Amino acid sequence: MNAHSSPIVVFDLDGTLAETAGDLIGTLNVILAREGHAPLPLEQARDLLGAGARALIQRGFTVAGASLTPERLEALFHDFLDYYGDHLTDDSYLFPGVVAALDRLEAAGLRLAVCTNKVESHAVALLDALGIGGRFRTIVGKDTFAFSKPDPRHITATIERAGGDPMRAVMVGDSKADVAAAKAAGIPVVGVTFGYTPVPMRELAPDWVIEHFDALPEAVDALLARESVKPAA
Ligand SMILES: O=C(O)COP(=O)(O)O
Ligand SMILES: [Mg+2]
Repeated sequence: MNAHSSPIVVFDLDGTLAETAGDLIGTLNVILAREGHAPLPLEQARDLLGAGARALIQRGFTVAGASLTPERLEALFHDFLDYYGDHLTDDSYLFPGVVAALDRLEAAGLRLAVCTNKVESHAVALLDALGIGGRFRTIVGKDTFAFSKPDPRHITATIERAGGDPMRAVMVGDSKADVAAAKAAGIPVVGVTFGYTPVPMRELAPDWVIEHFDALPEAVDALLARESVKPAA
């Protein structure tokens, strides 16, 4: 353990810090329409989120009953990024209590970082537009490294880049990829109930469940206290 590194909270973005389904599914529906398919209703499609845009397109076309060659998927992925990049905040906003919770965590001396399966440039632009980009030591996207959630290295590399202490770290996420990556990294995970998951968050068995950001500082405190009594690995 590096004595100079700090305790850190790593956040997922889509479905955790921000409600972004309107713009992501809106973009998916533009792509589906261009290809001659009917739009998917938002409530049905929001649970397709969590593994990034390429996976969203693949899943969306599967739900629409259409198949895609790898080449077509790649072309549509680029179309998706182009369109979405111009519509990051048409219909996206922070979940209630995010800013107050970040204030409290920062005041308690914690570093903050983002580890998302969005592409990094979109994650940075979105968080800046929502007014919280400057809060994070680092914002890591799906394309930042050669691996991404559910690979645990996506989280551990985020912590390293942020100068955080992996022995005093907590992940906060909304999907199976977040819970699986954190567990595989040996990092305690807080699951939020207001994001995107086809399986209820409690069934994914995170270390702590919150229904509102007001409950996050207490969850982080409790999980970091548990970590400090663990024998060193
Ligand atoms: O939008 C997605 O599919 C993934 O993004 P997230 O990792 O921030 O949830
Ligand atoms: Mg998410």
